[in-house]
Amino acid sequence: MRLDVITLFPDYLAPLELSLIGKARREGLVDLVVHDLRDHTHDRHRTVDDTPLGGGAGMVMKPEPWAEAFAAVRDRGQEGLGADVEPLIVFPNPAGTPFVQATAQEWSHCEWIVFACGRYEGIDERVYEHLADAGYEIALASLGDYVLNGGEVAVLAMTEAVVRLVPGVVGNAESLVEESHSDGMLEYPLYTRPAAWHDPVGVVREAPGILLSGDHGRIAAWRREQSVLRTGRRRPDLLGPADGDGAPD
Ligand SMILES: CN1CCCC[C@@H]1Cn1ccc2ccc(-c3n[nH]c(N)c3C#N)cc21
Repeated sequence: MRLDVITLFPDYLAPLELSLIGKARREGLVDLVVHDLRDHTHDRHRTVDDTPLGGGAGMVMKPEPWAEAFAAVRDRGQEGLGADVEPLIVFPNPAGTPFVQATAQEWSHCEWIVFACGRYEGIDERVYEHLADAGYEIALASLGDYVLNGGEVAVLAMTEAVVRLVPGVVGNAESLVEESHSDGMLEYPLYTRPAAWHDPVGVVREAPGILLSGDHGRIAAWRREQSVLRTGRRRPDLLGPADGDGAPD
C-alpha cells in the first residue's frame, strides 16, 4: 500500500514514523510519503490562502497549489506503481461521510491513497471539481462530529486505522477479529494476571472465574454475551432497531 499525505504541516505526521506504522514502513509493507503543500507555491510569500470571494470570515485555500501538488504526487506515485494505477483521494472534512471501521476495512484494500489535509476555512471548491472531472475517485471523510483546525489529526487516525488492517502489520491477525467495532460490536471486558488483585485501598478484585476454567467454548460464549451486554449498554445504536421487547435484537 502506498500512502501520500499533502499538508502544510509535514511535522504533524511525524507520529506515523513510530510504533506499528513505522515498523510497517520500515518492513516495506507500506510506503508513506508526506508532501509540503507550500513546495507547490511560487510567489515570494509562498501563498496558499486568500480571503473568501463574496466576503466572510477566515481564509480559503487557493486552488493553484493543490492542483500542482496533486499532479506532482500522481506522477511520483505512478513512477513506482505504474502509469495505470490511480489513487483514492481522501479529504478529511467535517462535512464528510463518517469514518468508521467499515471505512478502514474498505480502504485497507486500496493500493494507493492520497490524503489531502485542508486548513483555514477549507479548500476552494474548484479543486474538488477539477479532480472529479479528471476522473479521480474522491472521498470526503469525517473523523467525528466536532471541529478540528485542519485535516492532519484525522489523517493520523485514519492512517492508523487503515494500515493496521494491512496483512502482516499486526503480528497476531486474530486480535483484529475480536476487537471493538471489528464485527459491529464492542469488545468484551479484558482481564490479565493477577486473577485476584488487591487494589490500593485493600479491595480484593477477582477476575471472572470462567476465564480460569480452561473451557474455551464456555469462555467464548461468555465473551460473546459480554460483548452484547456492553454494546447494548454503551452503544445500542450498533445493535440496530429494537423489536419493542426491550432486549437488544
Ligand atoms: C475550523 N475550520 C472552519 C470550519 C470547518 C473546518 C475548518 C478547519 N478545517 C479545515 C480543513 C479541515 C479538515 C478536517 C476538519 C475536521 N474537523 N472535524 C473533523 N472531524 C474533521 C475531519 N476529518 C477540519 C478542517
